[in-house]
Amino acid sequence: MIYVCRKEHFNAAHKLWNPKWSDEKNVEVFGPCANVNWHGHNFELIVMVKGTPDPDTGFVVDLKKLSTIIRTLVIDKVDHKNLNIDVDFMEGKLASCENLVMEFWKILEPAVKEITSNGGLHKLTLYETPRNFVEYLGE
Ligand SMILES: Nc1nc2c(c(=O)[nH]1)N=C([C@H](O)[C@H](O)COP(=O)(O)OP(=O)(O)OP(=O)(O)O)CN2
Repeated sequence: MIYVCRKEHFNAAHKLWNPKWSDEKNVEVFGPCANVNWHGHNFELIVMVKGTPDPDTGFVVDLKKLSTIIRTLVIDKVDHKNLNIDVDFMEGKLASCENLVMEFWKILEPAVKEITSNGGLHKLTLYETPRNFVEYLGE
């Protein structure tokens, strides 16, 4: 099994805010990330695909096609957007990296399967800052 990766990036604004809580509790739990006037991040999304190389191309997945899928289905929906307001699949969800990456998986998994030789999506890694990141294997 070979693991092939593509990295994409996007910029987005958000706040960490639980509408069930008071303003005070949100600030207590989320600190500056609960700023009512929002804040932004330069996100990096790494998509890891596993499979065996197609004998005719030598590819597990064509990285050009993979990039197009990630950009069309995910990046275009979140880039230069407010994750709390503008993004349909985040409606009603707290705008954490964990919730974002799980939604990305639901969108990407079936599309990646279509273009992969004998495999599929293996892992998503989402960097919110150079030091904060989450990994998700769909479990
Ligand atoms: N489990 C999670 N914890 C936190 C999340 C998250 O999505 N999941 N998000 C945040 C904030 O949105 C943001 O990441 C915090 O940024 P910051 O603390 O500024 O991170 P830095 O790495 O830039 O900060 P340094 O402390 O300077 O390293 C918080 N928690």
